[in-house]
Amino acid sequence: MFRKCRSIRADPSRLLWRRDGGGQLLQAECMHARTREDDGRRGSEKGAREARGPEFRLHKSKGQHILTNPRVLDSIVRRAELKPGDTVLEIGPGTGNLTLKLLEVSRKVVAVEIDGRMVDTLRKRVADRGFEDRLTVIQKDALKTQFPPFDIVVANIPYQISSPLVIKLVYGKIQFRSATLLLQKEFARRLLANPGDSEYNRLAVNVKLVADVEFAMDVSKRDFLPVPKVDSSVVIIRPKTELPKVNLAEWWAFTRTCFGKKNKTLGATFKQKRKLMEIFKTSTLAGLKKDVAINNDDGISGVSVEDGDIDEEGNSEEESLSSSVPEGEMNLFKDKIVGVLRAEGFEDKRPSKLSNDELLHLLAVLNHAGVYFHNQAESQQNAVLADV
Ligand SMILES: C[S@@+](CC[C@H](N)C(=O)[O-])C[C@H]1O[C@@H](n2cnc3c(N)ncnc32)[C@H](O)[C@@H]1O
Repeated sequence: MFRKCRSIRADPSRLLWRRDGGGQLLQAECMHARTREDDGRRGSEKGAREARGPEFRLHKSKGQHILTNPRVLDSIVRRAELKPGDTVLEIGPGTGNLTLKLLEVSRKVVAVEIDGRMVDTLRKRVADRGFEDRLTVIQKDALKTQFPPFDIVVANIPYQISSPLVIKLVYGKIQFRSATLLLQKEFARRLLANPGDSEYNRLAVNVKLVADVEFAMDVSKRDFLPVPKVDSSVVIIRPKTELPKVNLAEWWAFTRTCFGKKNKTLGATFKQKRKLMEIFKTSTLAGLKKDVAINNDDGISGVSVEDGDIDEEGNSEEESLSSSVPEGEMNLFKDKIVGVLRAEGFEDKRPSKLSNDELLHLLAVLNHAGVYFHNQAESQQNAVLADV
């Protein structure tokens, strides 16, 4: 039985899948630095340490679960359909189990890893195989790094950054063929969900607008060291070659409004006083600017609207807005939105049951009626990422 602990001491050179003669897993040997073999060598601990290389703790907080089953690693690489000339982006290479397989079949790997101890081990293992000229390591937080150009992504990513990372990839400026990602199973199910499924949410809606997602395979938690609490799945995300003609900033803000409470009907959502105030403000600003351009080249820098912004007097936007908008005007605005919802048959619909084509149609008719969602007065920096 494995001991439960927040982090484990592990010898990176041993983080490989091994079975004994009877087919039993020898993971315990890898999970704890002190093994029976090591105990025998206790008299010359220093020598033993040198022989087995550096040891370090694997931190669950950094999602450090090393994929150790070579059959699974091979399957992931096979499903990614790499070409010999490809530059592969790998997020979170860890000790390099997947990196080495990727280097065998591609031109170059760009590996983004936050943990310097992992980077040292990775570099050493890659150099031992003579691949060092084809590896570029970026030792940074993948969410705060501008990726260099790449053809394809293959990665066992840290699960805690799944949402922002997937959005960063599919709404980013770099064009790529596909991203083969090992994800927490529940997260993968959400990406794969369709309208009407219980897992269908705003993330799936936003990803599906710009990419197709395919299920590749499930991976057991026993294929990792240390063994995580959750199972995993591999999905392949392929950016669409033709994007719908919609302002991404506007779309992003619109889906945030619709999916604020995904099981509410759209009629109920759009009648909330607070929401109406926000939309009144963004529509008024858009009306003044009259320049909501249809533009899909914005990458991810399209939106930044957060709740609870405070003005210089310390009042919330809602308070200052509500005191400045006559009630009659607000009621007319509400009637306009409800009129559009009713005329188009959306009033009693729930957003989680609508296809992206239906949502795009609703956004188009609302925009046509002068109802806008993106707050054009706000900073446009890193807007999409700030919101996931
Ligand atoms: C699930 S492990 C995968 C290790 C390796 N790819 C494998 O399959 O065995 C995730 C790796 O991502 C790294 N990591 C965690 N947060 C990160 C971040 N924000 N940016 C880059 N790497 C990160 C961890 O240090 C860890 O090495």
